Amino acid sequence: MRGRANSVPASKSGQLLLRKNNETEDWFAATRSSSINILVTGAKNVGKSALTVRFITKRFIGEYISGEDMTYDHVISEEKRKQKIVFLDQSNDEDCYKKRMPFDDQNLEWADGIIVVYDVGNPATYMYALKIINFIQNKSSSSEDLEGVKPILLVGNKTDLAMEPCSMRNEKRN
Ligand SMILES: Nc1nc2c(ncn2[C@@H]2O[C@H](COP(=O)(O)OP(=O)(O)OP(=O)(O)O)[C@@H](O)[C@H]2O)c(=O)[nH]1
Repeated sequence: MRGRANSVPASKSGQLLLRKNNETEDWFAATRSSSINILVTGAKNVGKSALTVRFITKRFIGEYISGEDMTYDHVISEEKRKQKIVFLDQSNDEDCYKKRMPFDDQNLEWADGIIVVYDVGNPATYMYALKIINFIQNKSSSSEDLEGVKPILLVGNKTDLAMEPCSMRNEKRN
C-alpha cells in the first residue's frame, strides 16, 4: 500500500468517500438503484486509482490507496440537482495478461459505464485494454443481463512520461 486514504481531501464540488472495496449483494443492489456506477479497469499499474482520484479531486496526488480494490463515492451538483457517482476501482495483479478478465459478471452488470485505462508508454497495456473492450462488447451483445451495450471510455494515461523524451530533445535544440 503506497497511499494514505485518510488524507485524501474532499473535492469542492462534491464528496469524496473512499473505502476499501468490500461490497456485498446488498451493496450492489443499493448502488444500482441510487447512483451512476462506473467500473475502472485495465492492466496493473497503469494509473487507475490515480486517475479516479484525480477526476474527483481535480488534482494529481499520491495520497490514495493503490494495489487494492476500492470504491469511491462522489456527488456532483448541477442546477441544484445532486447525483451520486460510484467508482469501483479494481486493482490488478502481475499476471493480469494471463488471466481472462479482471472483473466478473456481477461487476459488469452493476456498471452503467466502464473506463478502461492503459499506459501510453506501455504497448502491452494498450493491447490488454483492447482485449477488455472486445470482451465487454461481445458479452454485452450476447447477454440479456447486461441490458444492452454499455458506454466504454478508453483512456491513455501517463502522457506526461511519454512526452518527456520529446520535450527534453526540444530543450537541447533551443
Ligand atoms: N508520471 C505519472 N505517474 C502516474 C500517473 N498516473 C499514475 N501514476 C503513477 O503510477 C503508479 C501506479 O498508479 P496507480 O494509480 O496505483 O495504478 P493502478 O492501475 O491503480 O494500479 P493497481 O491497483 O496495482 O492495478 C503510481 O506510482 C502513480 O503515482 C500519471 O499520469 N503520470
